[in-house]
Amino acid sequence: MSEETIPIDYVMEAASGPHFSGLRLDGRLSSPPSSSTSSPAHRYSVSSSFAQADANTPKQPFVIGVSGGTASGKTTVCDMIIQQLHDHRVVLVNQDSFYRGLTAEELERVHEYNFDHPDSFDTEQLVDCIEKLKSGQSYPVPIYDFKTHQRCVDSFRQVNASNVIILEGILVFHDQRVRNLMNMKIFVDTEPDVRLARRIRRDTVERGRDINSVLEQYAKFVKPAFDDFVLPSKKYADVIIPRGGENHVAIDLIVQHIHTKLGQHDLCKIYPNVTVIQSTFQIRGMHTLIRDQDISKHNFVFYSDRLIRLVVEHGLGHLPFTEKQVVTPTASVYTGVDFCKKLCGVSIIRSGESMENALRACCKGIKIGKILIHREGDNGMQLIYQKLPNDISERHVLLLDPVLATENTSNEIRGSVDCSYKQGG
Ligand SMILES: Nc1ncnc2c1ncn2[C@@H]1O[C@H](COP(=O)(O)OP(=O)(O)O)[C@@H](O)[C@H]1O
Ligand SMILES: Nc1ccn([C@@H]2O[C@H](COP(=O)(O)O)[C@@H](O)[C@H]2O)c(=O)n1
Repeated sequence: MSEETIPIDYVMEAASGPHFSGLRLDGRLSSPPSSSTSSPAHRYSVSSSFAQADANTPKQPFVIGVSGGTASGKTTVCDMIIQQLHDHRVVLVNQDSFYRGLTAEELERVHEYNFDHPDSFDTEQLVDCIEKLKSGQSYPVPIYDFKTHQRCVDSFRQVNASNVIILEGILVFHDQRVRNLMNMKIFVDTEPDVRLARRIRRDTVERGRDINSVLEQYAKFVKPAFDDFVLPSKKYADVIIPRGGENHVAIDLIVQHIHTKLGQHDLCKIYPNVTVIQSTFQIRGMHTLIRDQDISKHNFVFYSDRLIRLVVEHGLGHLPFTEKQVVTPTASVYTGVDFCKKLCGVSIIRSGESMENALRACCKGIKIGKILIHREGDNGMQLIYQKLPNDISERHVLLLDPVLATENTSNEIRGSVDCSYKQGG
């Protein structure tokens, strides 16, 4: 398929998923959907399911369950884990979102309703949600309102597939079907009196309750249900965190374990020539901007250019150097270094071609030493070196794979790569 016939939604969709394609052992790139399916509605569903079925998506996300009594600090712990996993795509799903909305009759007698009993949740729907996310599909998670005890009827939170799914809630270990979907189970263990104090403050400030109703509900439902359902499920936990969010040591250890499980380090072991540029929120922010369909052309070019420059600078740091002496304006001798090989940049637009064919097409006549492929992946920005046959050993080629939105912007991107090209020699 030629570049021109690739539907733009395919380009955007394929580009916004996790990218491991540079690492596939079979060396094939998936083909975009046929242009014969290009009526808007059809195109969307084809490209969407294509992205889901993309073999580049890691096989299974890592699912973490976080349970514990009310106000134990579950959400706080999840937020801390998410912060520390900044170089991975993480989504948080709250069991609270799956509370059943109350009927008019139940609403009238809300003080008699037990929100801490397992039956108050729609567990079928929760299982469906996690199964879909695990299989790489996005899911419309309901939005629950603790003040009205209802779900929003006309809106939901669209949660996308990610590398890490964190499921948090008082009873996420209660049902075996939910437990079976988890790779790691964490129980946040905080003293009951501390939890009650926090709950009183939170429910009066954030959930529109008065102190009497909080205390009454706690004694009538929350505490008995904690003893009957929450505490007994603690035995399923792999890790118990005493003191919740205060326990930085436990959270550091958990994050380290998740990193290992996600295989970032294995990746570098399998491909010794892979260099990962540490992702930062600034880098993710720029990738988010250039993927936004509403971004202006000017900003698209501006931010893509900044990302490309980061890769170029990083790539330059990998070039071999030799010692070089220069004379300064004050006539002293400064011993520094000089590049002894050169770097050039080639931008590759996603096409149906294999990376190797695309490379050959782009590098006609250039002698190539190493290839650096830039992709914004789950582990940050990856520079992937691949050795080419021995007869080509002069230059280093930098393949840049930004999201190229339109014919026009791709030309401008090529322009900006050319700048880097000059910069690199
Ligand atoms: N270590 C802590 N010290 C003080 N307040 C905390 C701490 N952890 C959580 N909180 C507060 O307690 C309340 C409940 O915490 P949260 O993390 O939402 O618990 P959960 O998700 O288990 O209900 C929130 O208002 C939060 O700000
Ligand atoms: N309408 C509702 C729904 C739930 N609750 C209480 O929320 C608690 C669970 O949320 P945490 O953030 O504390 O884990 C649970 O103990 C329910 O009693 C409510 O009060 N009203």
